[in-house]
Amino acid sequence: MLEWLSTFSDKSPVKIFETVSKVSINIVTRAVFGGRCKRQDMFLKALMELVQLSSWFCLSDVFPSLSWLDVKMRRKILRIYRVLDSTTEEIVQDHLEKQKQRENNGDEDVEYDLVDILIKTMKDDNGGVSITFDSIKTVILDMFAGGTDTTTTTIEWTMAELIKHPEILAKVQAEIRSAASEKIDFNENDLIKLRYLKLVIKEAMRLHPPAPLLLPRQCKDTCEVLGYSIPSGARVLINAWALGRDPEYWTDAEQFIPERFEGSSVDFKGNNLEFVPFGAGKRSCPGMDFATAVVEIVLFKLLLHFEWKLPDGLKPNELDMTEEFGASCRMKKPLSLIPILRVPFSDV
Ligand code: HEM
Repeated sequence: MLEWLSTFSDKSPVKIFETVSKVSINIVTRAVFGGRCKRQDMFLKALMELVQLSSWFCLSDVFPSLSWLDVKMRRKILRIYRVLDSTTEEIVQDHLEKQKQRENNGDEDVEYDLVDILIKTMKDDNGGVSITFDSIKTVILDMFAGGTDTTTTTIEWTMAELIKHPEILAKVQAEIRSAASEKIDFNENDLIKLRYLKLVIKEAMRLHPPAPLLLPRQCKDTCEVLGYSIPSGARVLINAWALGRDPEYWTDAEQFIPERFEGSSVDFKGNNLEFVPFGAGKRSCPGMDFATAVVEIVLFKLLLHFEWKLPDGLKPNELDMTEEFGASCRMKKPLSLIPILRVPFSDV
């Protein structure tokens, strides 16, 4: 990560989404398939296109008779699907070959990535739990589609809210710098000490859940909710964005106040249904712990080493916080900030 941070040149604006995205992708790439794959650029490009398309409004969902209007889009999706299918196939095949080589050479002292573990589960008899070659390919896609844009969006919104609230920025930076000065080689096990940073991230996720409508559900049986009849088979969307801003549950709902979570048991683990940035129930986000660690580590580094200023003499209250409409809720105008190095990398 230091290599990445040292690419920031002092006083030149940094596009936060673009730069953080590279780190998120890097982290997920290493965890899922151990670093690089063949045709990685092609794989990532197709994946980003797919994430963008998830915000596409599908006309035929609402007016089935107009499905012919979606033909061009369907062709595009098919093209992306083919690229993703063949690249994930290669990833799994490569892992199978490497495992075979290791077995032949008797190598045991190796670091396993997620694909290795899934292949092992596929080969082993797991008491009825069956994983197929295709499901491993799908998990790879799920991890990338679910794990990169969301973490990056959370970091971008948190930085935006901090820039908008200089007193909160100062408080969180004081906590981070004090924790870092107490321990040489601060690592992810020390993140537990950053209590105020955790409140700041929670508050940013309350106002800006990266997946504002979660993932669609389908109603299994006809049921009644608040007097409305929901027919079996209906697609149901949960508006996590609106729940997080509902004045019935939140005092000063539109304000950014991390202290509201101080001493409160309200959390995003899926038990408090007014606060569900990771969803709830059995299909809630399986990457929650991984995601919070990534968000905390990246913010820790950005806030420890640098002061951040808005470019072109823009004042904090002039920052444009408009949201992009879509399945993922990014900043409409990407956040651009000027880094000023304060704590040299060699000091930590
Ligand atoms: C701040 C970051 C993240 C946020 C806000 C987030 C949010 C979500 C949400 C809202 C869902 C749908 C849950 C529902 O509808 O109840 C979801 C699903 C999912 N997420 Fe995350 N996510 C994040 C990071 C990650 C990471 C890092 C990974 C993995 C590397 C990941 C993997 C997944 C997967 C695989 C699903 C689909 C689960 C299923 O279909 O059962 N997510 N996430």
